[in-house]
Amino acid sequence: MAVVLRFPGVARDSPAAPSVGAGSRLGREPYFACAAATARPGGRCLRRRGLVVRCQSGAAVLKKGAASVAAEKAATGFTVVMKFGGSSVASAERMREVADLILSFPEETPVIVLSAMGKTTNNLLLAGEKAVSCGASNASEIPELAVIKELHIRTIDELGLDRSIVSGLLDELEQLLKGVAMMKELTPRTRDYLVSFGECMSTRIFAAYLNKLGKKARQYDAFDIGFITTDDFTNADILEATYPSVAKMLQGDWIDDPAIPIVTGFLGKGWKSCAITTLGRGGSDLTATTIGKALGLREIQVWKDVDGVLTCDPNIYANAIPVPYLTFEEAAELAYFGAQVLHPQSMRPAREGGIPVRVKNSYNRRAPGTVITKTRDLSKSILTSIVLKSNITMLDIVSTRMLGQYGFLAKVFSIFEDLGISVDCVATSEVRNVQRSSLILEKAFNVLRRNGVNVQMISQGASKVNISLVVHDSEAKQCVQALHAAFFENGFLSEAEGDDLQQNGALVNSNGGTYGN
Ligand SMILES: Nc1ncnc2c1ncn2[C@@H]1O[C@H](COP(=O)(O)OP(=O)(O)O)[C@@H](O)[C@H]1O
Ligand SMILES: N[C@@H](CC(=O)OP(=O)(O)O)C(=O)O
Repeated sequence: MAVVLRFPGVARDSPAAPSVGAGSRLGREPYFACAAATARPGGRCLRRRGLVVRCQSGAAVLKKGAASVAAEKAATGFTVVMKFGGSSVASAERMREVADLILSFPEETPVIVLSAMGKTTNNLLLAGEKAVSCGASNASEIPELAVIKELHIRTIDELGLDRSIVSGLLDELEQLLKGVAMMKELTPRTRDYLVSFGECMSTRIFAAYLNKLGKKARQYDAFDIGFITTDDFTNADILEATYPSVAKMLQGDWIDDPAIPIVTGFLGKGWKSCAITTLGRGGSDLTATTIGKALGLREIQVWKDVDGVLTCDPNIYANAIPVPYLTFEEAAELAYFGAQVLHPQSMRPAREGGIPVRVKNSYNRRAPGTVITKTRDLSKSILTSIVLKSNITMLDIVSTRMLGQYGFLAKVFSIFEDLGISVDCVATSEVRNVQRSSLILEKAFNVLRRNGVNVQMISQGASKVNISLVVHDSEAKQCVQALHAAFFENGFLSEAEGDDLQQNGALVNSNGGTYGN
């Protein structure tokens, strides 16, 4: 239903906030387009250590961002955080590979953050859904439970570890599914408890494996070391108190008994409920950047199964290529508008801490990846990436009595607020006012016209770093492919750069992307 073009430039302060910028459309009526995106828990207190630990506040840590690796090691023990996503730890073979990768950086003292193995989170969610209606006596037979058990036990066996590492958790998981089956309901709180088993198991297995290799490691459940969140189950926000708590716990243990921390991604603990919460799908990226900020580390590494952030989703178009540099704002915008590669909130702690994020490929270590920093040289940058966001609902609101009136938008938005609907982009118009002065828009519309695509709505973000085009679902992929080919594969960017330098300095500082559905 929509396609959006994104241009680099000055990003807005709060990338996660809905973008509400005036736009224009063909036609006289005012209109608006709304994109509606659509315990071991309880009761456990944070672990306390009898030791006197040195607590380094976030602010103090930030000041030493420029310190050398050696100085950082001396001060905090840790130098980098390395996060490995589900695809990176999907099997015993992958865990061996990741262990080898970590050991190949002997100069680093990393904090490791892991996601659940492979598709375990999806399988846990499916198992939970099935448990609701399968009947208590059938809960043990849910196929996804069998898949989860088989994967974790096989991994343990192949790594030569003891099955007792996860057997207790697997029993607990089965009991939980029986409970869900008995209750015939799966609340958001229970759902978070349910999916937490994935990260709890992967980290225990990996820590045991590193120890077996002779690299001393210690497993941590994030909800036990100070990841304090709101009680918004399934999509909790990390609270400020997290930073000093996590720093205190990890540094205290390190000083007491140095061991590489292996921390569960994705999980936290609700500050009121004391129950396990999750940070939204893909939330392990946020766990990693939070730890990076808490400890004032030199770098946050996010290891994935792609060569960095790419010019578009490789599942949509295989010709996608890595984007070498991004700013925090650009990365956050791309994530917010649908690029699945990074969690939308994950750039915030890194930006606040001024800590570079490096997106790397654990399957292809040599690839340089994408480095995300506060600023970058935008003088040669025109278009950065194309993003497709699905499940957008476009709402046309037409009023014959809007001209010269006030308060109309306020009323409209109060309804969205009441309904809890997030608005992705807005275009309003009282009169015809289509501005297509930019080179990129001209090119984009030519491409779309050649492909017979009718744009339903266009909205340029107030930040000027993106333009959103709304197109029909059926045309979205084709749009991304055609735009990618036109902008990234036919020398357009270098031609445009030359033209722009002569004609339109402002445009040189624009990069772009598209999303649509
Ligand atoms: N612009 C993009 N750049 C890179 N990957 C993308 C992009 N858009 C979507 N993806 C998808 O994101 C996946 C990586 O994200 P994710 O699955 O969350 O990784 P991980 O589980 O390793 O953290 C890639 O395999 C790719 O299919
Ligand atoms: N396992 C969680 C959290 C996560 O971050 O996973 P990944 O890093 O594999 O995207 C999920 O699937 O959402």
